[in-house]
Amino acid sequence: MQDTVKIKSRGRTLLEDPYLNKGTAFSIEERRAFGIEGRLPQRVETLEEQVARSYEQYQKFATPLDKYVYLRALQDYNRTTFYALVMAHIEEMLPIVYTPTVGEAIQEFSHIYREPRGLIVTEDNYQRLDEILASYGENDLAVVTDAEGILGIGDQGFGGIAICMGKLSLYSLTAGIDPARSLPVLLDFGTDNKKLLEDPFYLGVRKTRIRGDKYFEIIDAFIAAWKKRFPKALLQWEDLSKSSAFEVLARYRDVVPSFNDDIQGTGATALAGLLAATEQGKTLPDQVFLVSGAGAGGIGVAKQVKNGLVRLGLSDEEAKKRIYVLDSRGLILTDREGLEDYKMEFAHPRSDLANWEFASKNPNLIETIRNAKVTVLLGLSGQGGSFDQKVIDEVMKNTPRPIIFAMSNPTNLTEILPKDAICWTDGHAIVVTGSPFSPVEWKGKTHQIGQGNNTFVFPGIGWGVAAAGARTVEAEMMTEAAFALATQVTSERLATGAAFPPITDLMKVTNHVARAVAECAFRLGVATVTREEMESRLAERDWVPKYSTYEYDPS
Ligand SMILES: NC(=O)c1ccc[n+]([C@@H]2O[C@H](COP(=O)([O-])OP(=O)(O)OC[C@H]3O[C@@H](n4cnc5c(N)ncnc54)[C@H](O)[C@@H]3O)[C@@H](O)[C@H]2O)c1
Ligand SMILES: O=C(O)C[C@H](O)C(=O)O
Ligand SMILES: [Mn+2]
Repeated sequence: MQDTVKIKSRGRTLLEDPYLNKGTAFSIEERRAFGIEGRLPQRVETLEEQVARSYEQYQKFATPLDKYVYLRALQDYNRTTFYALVMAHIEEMLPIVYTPTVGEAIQEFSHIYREPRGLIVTEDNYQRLDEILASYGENDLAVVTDAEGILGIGDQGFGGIAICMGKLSLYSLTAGIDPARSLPVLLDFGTDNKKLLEDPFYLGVRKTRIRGDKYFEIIDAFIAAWKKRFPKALLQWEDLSKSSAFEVLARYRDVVPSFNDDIQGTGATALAGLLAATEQGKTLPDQVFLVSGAGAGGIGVAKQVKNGLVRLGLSDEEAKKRIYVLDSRGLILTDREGLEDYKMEFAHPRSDLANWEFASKNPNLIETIRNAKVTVLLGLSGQGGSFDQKVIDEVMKNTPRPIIFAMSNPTNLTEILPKDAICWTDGHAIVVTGSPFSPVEWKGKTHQIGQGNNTFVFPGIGWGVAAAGARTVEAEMMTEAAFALATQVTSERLATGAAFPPITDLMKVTNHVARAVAECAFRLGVATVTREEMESRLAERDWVPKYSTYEYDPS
């Protein structure tokens, strides 16, 4: 049985509204009642039939980018069919609507551009945001980027809005966030990407980036207008550059319910995988961690690994002593001149290196692994291939079972190819990658490669926050999300080498994470709904791709 809803839209307008359009699935009665009789083929189809045809069309596109363009067009024409199609083929299509193909789409965005989507804030419109937002429907969620630190591909200007669209598609698929009530937001400050500035098709603001006071003046205005119009909505910061991500998160975290996906979501994801890889944390406190990359992702991971170790009984100081963070200049030490604030927490004093041997001022990757006896490598540097055979050989000297998380995206920036990691460790490593990889066959065994991507947590965080009506997003909710996700990796799954659940479990896992986050909001006293209300919001997805029967609302 379909639900019945009353709608006002009629005629062509109804067929052109992607949220309401049903295409060939409009019944004969609806076609008459809404003035669209004669505009559609005579045959009335079910959603399943539409999905089957769409899948046939999808398969005819040869390249991932063409498949992306097709799916985006479908999404802009009929949201229900789009989501039903992706849901039915999630393993096949996630790499298209999301990482890695979304990275290619972002780079080509001004060339593949068709339909307008989302909100674009610029220096020219930020003072009129109250008026502008008044024309938008209700929103419960925004994914916001300034597009300066997209995946590992840097400043992508206007194209960056597509990462927000990709993340929101996942929210709708796995957390049941109504696509009509979520908004991708691009803060278009211009771009310093020369290729884009010189591209005749480039659609963004064709100027170098606004920085400094003006940058914050514009974001302040956006946050004020957003909060006024949608006071309870959740805001996810995505792919800001490291030079602003930490400051932006801190500036607004108590102003609107908000979190940074790259810092916090990635941190929770990495911790979850590490817990799973160490039998739910049993041997986690024995490991020595090296994080390669000290940006939003790397520092976020270091923070969350520390929180996880503290939860398992270590003191803050003991935990930090086991974590070594490197950036492009080597191991981060407290005596480095001009050391950025966000790196300070994980800087070791030089006195920690009393018995170390290393050649130049800061130990490099191999020297750190050797001297600190590193057993876990976490790659968030965006440096493809940087975990080479020499690096892996060095880790093998410290442990028989290295844990190697090559989390950089997209695929070509992965620190190590899974097949190399398995081969160089003779099948002994637990290997995780940020982008999807096929299983690896080695000496008669199939090694599954867990996908350590924040998609395993951010939709659950969003659902949990919404279910509890949380006023703020607290750090502890991230730790809860991590522990909850880890329990979703069965021992059978871990025995195949994977420290993350299969992507096909994403729906189930997201619900589990959401529950942990919502419970935590209650415990911390930041929830604003009753427990019964929370339970009912967690019991089923608010939105699923199916059609309702329409009745005309003449009011
Ligand atoms: N798997 C996930 O869920 C996930 C989440 C967030 C980020 N990431 C990935 O992590 C990577 C970094 O993202 P970010 O947002 O932190 O970027 P970022 O620009 O903020 O940080 C990159 C860091 O890497 C350092 N770096 C550069 N060259 C290095 C080298 N040779 N050795 C060590 N460090 C080096 C830089 O100094 C910087 O500290 C990207 O590829 C991104 O896709 C993955
Ligand atoms: O977008 C992704 O696939 C994960 C992450 O947020 C990233 O920036 O790489
Ligand atoms: Mn990101």
